[in-house]
Amino acid sequence: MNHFEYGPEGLACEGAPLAKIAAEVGTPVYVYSRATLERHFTVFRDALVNAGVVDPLVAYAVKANSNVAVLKVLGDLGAGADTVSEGEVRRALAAGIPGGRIVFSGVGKKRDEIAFALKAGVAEINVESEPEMELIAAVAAELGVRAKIAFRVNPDVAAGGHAKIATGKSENKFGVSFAEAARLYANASNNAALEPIGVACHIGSQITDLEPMRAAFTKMRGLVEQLIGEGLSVERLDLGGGLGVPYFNHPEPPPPAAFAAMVAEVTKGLPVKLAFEPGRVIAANAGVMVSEVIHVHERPEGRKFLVIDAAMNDLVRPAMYDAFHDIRPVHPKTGESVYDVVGPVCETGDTFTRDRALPPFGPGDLVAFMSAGAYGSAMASEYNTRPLVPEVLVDGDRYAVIRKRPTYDEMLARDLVPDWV
Ligand SMILES: Cc1ncc(COP(=O)(O)O)c(C=O)c1O
Ligand SMILES: N[C@@H](CCCC[NH3+])C(=O)O
Repeated sequence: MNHFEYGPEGLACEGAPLAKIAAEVGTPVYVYSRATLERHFTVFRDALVNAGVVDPLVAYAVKANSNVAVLKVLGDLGAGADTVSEGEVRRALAAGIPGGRIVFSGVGKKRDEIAFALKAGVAEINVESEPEMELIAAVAAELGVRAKIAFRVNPDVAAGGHAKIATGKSENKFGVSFAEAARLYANASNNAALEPIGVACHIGSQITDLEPMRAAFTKMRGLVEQLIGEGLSVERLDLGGGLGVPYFNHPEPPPPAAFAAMVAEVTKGLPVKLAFEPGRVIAANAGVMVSEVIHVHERPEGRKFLVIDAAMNDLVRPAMYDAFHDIRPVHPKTGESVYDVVGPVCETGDTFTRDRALPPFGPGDLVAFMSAGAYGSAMASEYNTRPLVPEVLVDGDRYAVIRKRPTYDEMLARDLVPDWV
């Protein structure tokens, strides 16, 4: 079921025409489908359960789309939250996700962030290095608590896909080395301030081939067996996120059912609970970014620039990873023209696509960037003093602004000019 379809008023999100939202809220604007978010979460969890995974913790990766309303939609379905900063832990808590379903990952958690997470009673802090383990132990000892930790292990497996979002090779900063994981786990077990409950891995994002995941998970299984064999207590294996989504020009990713079947096969008989940290697969295709055409600038040399009111600060994925987003007219059109689609920011990299055949557009036309619900708004900035892009959540034919566009007064009020300037 696709919740972004053309109706009598053009492309709509569920029952809400995008043109209507754009007229009311202005552009650029992100629009999310609640039904799609719910369906993606349910399909992912049910695939695991149907494959035989008992009571998985599906901790949605907050970084993909961290709006509190989005988190509440998922949390109300039983989602946990995978977080990487105190800010994300706070967002998850604000959405009503209990600490016991929150996983706290990240290579550089600071003392205060660790203390906050411990006080919030997070389910596990994923330890990414030995110095971090020591810091967590010190903070926990000061607070007089035992920190539940899991070791994020770097399995040294190449995930494939874009180098900037691969995390599972030993040259990447993430996780403790596979070779030192058992020693660290044993050390932590002897530390009164630490309670190691498991191990975790996450080898990258937008993964479209199950084999690297199978290789990494198989190594993790071996590690769990080794730890148990050494008499250590292991309750949980966290297999991370990373499952890819269709971006139209990208290899088709395996469906959640195939992923779940592989997981069930690799972990069969292992006496631990499983956790997952999916982000993109839940949020990407639940959202679009709508923008308005400002100009069509045609050079005598032949290039045609479609200048739109969204820029790299609103959706950075094309500039950062050469990512492809399907661009659709909000009102269907016939014919074709070849464009470079660019934003107003003063960077050559502010180019969404080059030489793309699209319907012929003119000023005032609306375009929708598809598959923009993950790592879209969450990565937006105010570069060039452009107001942070607003977000709208649709539910049937009702919708609500779930993040306002800041006013210029609000933006400028954050700058402070000392009286000695
Ligand atoms: C530790 C961790 N977990 C989960 C995710 C979510 O990944 P994805 O959105 O690809 O599912 C990420 C991002 O890659 C991550 O770094
Ligand atoms: N931001 C990346 C994904 C990074 C995942 C975070 N570890 C993207 O848009 O594809």
